[in-house]
Amino acid sequence: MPDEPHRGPVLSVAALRKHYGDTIAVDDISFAVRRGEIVGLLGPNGAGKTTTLNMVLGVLEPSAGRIVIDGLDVARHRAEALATVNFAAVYAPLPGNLTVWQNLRVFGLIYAVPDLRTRIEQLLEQFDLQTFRDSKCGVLSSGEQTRVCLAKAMLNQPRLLLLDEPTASIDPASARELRQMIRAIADRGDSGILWTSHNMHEVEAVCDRVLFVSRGRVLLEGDPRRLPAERGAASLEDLFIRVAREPLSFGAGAGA
Ligand SMILES: Nc1ncnc2c1ncn2[C@@H]1O[C@H](COP(=O)(O)OP(=O)(O)OP(=O)(O)O)[C@@H](O)[C@H]1O
Repeated sequence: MPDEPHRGPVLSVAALRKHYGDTIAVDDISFAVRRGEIVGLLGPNGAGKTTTLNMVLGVLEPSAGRIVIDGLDVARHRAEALATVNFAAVYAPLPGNLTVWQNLRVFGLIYAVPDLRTRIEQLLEQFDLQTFRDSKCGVLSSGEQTRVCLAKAMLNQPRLLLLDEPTASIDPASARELRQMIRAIADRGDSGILWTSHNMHEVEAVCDRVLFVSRGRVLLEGDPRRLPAERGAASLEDLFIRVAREPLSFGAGAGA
């Protein structure tokens, strides 16, 4: 592992493929996520977004292609590369019978976080969770649980943060607050964020760049605030629907 901090992209994915038998879930995807950047991975159900995230997380083995996290090739430096990544998703809640403090402690031990007690206190404050420290996660509201998941995802100060629909099932006020917290994490400039969402208003508000994926391929890439006009669409949502309905008319993929 290099001593000097790596200055290139936090994530670089090249010619990534995944097939399940005859089903091609991810078909030659290439993209990058830079420091300080929030990249939206958009696409209809079944487009290959979760499969892509799972390969970056090391949960799924790619059929082909290369994943480099913070300068480290995941195929050759798996443990070091994955130590700089973290993840939050609504479908991966924390154990409900453990308190907020216990959950953060268990995950902190798994990530071998130095001075764990201090780090947990910082995160409880950052995510406004002090009052819930001794509450069991299972009794918390969806918004509170999402904040705990995010605190857990920040334990190891990841260079790459993967968020799979982080604001799904939470109210608009909590979602806005959460987006501001995530934006602030990116704005510090040390880490990059890959974000999946089906909420195009949210994507416009928070993402610096989006990748439209359909049938396992990247069909469009650009600034979510400029792309609709560039492509003659009334809004990002309108563009999303067009790409999902007519993927062939959007041609070949866009690289990193
Ligand atoms: N374990 C598996 N075995 C076979 N096919 C799979 C498996 N996992 C995913 N697929 C298929 O791969 C394709 C991509 O699925 P994936 O879950 O990555 O899509 P997604 O873009 O995350 O969709 P959603 O928005 O619905 O979560 C789909 O056609 C899906 O049915």
